[in-house]
Formats: sequence, structure tokens, C-alpha cells
Amino acid sequence: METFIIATKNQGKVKEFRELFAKYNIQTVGLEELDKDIPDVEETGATFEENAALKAETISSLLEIPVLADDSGLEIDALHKAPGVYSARYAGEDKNDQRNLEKVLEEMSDKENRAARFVCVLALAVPGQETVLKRGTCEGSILYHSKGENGFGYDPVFQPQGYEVSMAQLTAEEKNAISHRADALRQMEEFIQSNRV
Ligand SMILES: O=c1[nH]c(=O)c2ncn([C@@H]3O[C@H](COP(=O)(O)OP(=O)(O)OP(=O)(O)O)[C@@H](O)[C@H]3O)c2[nH]1
Ligand SMILES: [Mg+2]
Repeated sequence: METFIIATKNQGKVKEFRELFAKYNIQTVGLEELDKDIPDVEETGATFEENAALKAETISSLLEIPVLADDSGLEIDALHKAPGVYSARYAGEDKNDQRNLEKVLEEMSDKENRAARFVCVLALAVPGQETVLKRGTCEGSILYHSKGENGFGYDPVFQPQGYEVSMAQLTAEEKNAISHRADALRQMEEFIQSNRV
């Protein structure tokens, strides 16, 4: 089976990419599964696009092969699109999903407008070629309490539009049918197919 490198150290993303790529018969490997010591890429960009490109291009140059990266996060309208690109570090540099989600619940406790969306920008960096960027979204709203155990990150406090349950109460299959990550990957499909390694 062919293998694609995903420039991520987030095990929640690694699991979802493994599931999403199965239908292409492509195996995906995250950075922590490689037999090499890969340094952390500093996410200094102001946009998802900049950070996704930074991660994909840095790791692609290092390994000299095509690499896909994902920069994603939660945009909440009542918080002027926060936490946005800071989603992983919202409650501090230690990247704690539980504390991040508690901070969102606290900031949102007095807000009437609950509208929010997950955003995922995928960057495909291929040596010698221009990086391809695709943005996927999943619209929804912020709950008042966490619900559910599946998924990762903010899934327990996010209710996708048209559902009465949180993203963390969906099965992996159900999340993968509607997620921001799946949306971005669908748009990236032709570029993935033409760079099979
Ligand atoms: O509930 C969620 N369901 C999702 O489907 C999802 N996708 C992203 N996120 C949040 O946004 C941050 C991304 O930050 P991010 O793109 O910098 O990733 P990261 O730092 O975790 O790993 P890496 O890929 O950079 O190595 C993550 O940590 C999560 O908090 C999600 N939350
Ligand atoms: Mg990150």
C-alpha cells in the first residue's frame, strides 16, 4: 500500500486521516510514527493557510517527499472568531484539550449568539512545486456543557448544524462524513491522487 506523510503530532488528526484515506487505499503516517527525530515547526502565521503551508513545506523539505499538513481550529462568532489559529493553545502553551474547552464554555457562558464553525486548511507541499491549499468548514453552535466522549479537542462542546448531539457523540464514521477535515480533503482529492508516492 502507498504511504502519505501527514505533518502532524496530533493523534486525533492522525486517527481521522487514517480513516479518511482508507477509501483511497493510502496509508497515512504521522510524525511521531516516523523513525526520525522531527523538530516542532513553530506556528508563527496569522492564518490557517500560513501555518498549514509552514508545517507542510518545512517537513517536505526535510524529508524530500510530498507532505500533507493540517492547520485547524474553532471560530466563534461571539468571540470575534477566537480561538481561531490559537485553538490548540487557547488556555496555555501546554495544549490541554480539556482546559481549552473549559475556557470556551466560560467565555461563552453569557453569550446568546452561539454560532461557530470548525475550519481545516490542508496544505500539500511537493518538492519543486507550488504548495496547494484547500479550506474546509463545518458550521454549528457552541453548547452550554460538554457532551460525549468521541473525537478530540472541542468536539464535546460543538453541535454541528442539523444535529441534536455534539460532535463527540457522533461515531467516527458520522464525524468523517461532515467534518471540516473531510470537506478540505474532498477538495484536495485530485492533488492527492496525482502525487501518490
Ligand atoms: O474538536 C475538535 N475537532 C476537530 O476535528 C478539530 N480539529 C482541530 N481542532 C482544534 O484545533 C487545534 C488545531 O491546532 P493545530 O492545527 O495547530 O494542531 P495541533 O497543534 O494540535 O497539531 P499539529 O498538526 O500542529 O502538529 C486542535 O488542537 C484542536 O484543539 C479540533 N477540535
Ligand atoms: Mg499545531
